[in-house]
Amino acid sequence: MAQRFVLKTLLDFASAHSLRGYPGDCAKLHGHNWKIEVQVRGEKLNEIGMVIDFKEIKRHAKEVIKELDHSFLNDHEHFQEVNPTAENIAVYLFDEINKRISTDAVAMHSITVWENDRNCVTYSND
Ligand SMILES: Nc1nc2c(c(=O)[nH]1)N=C([C@H](O)[C@H](O)COP(=O)(O)OP(=O)(O)OP(=O)(O)O)CN2
Ligand SMILES: [Zn+2]
Repeated sequence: MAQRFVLKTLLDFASAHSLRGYPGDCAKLHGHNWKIEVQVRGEKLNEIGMVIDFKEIKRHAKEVIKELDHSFLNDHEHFQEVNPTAENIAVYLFDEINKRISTDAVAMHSITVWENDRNCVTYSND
């Protein structure tokens, strides 16, 4: 059986959003301290025994997250049409980090977006 490694690193950012069409308070402007779990997979280890350096995963993820940090998500180009729900934020982060990180040896596995301590969504596209 082939080996498979799944690496996970945690990041966070703060931003505001309002959910278009939401039948309740979440349609109003409000903010979250989002917690993000980035999971990357690979099947081979490099010469020093890593799939990929956690620092490298973080570097790519931070590049994507810095555009969202301390912003109003509804103003972001991607969220003009797409509602900035936790689900859609997860898809956006997955795709953008995957563009930067994927190689023959490494690919995104999943993204988990925590809105608060109680609610999270995990996205993968297997
Ligand atoms: N499936 C989703 N459901 C909800 C989303 C979402 O992105 N995907 N988002 C929201 C709002 O953004 C809202 O901010 C949620 O926060 P909160 O009201 O604090 O949520 P809780 O359910 O934990 O709080 P209660 O006090 O239990 O209402 C809503 N839903
Ligand atoms: Zn919210």
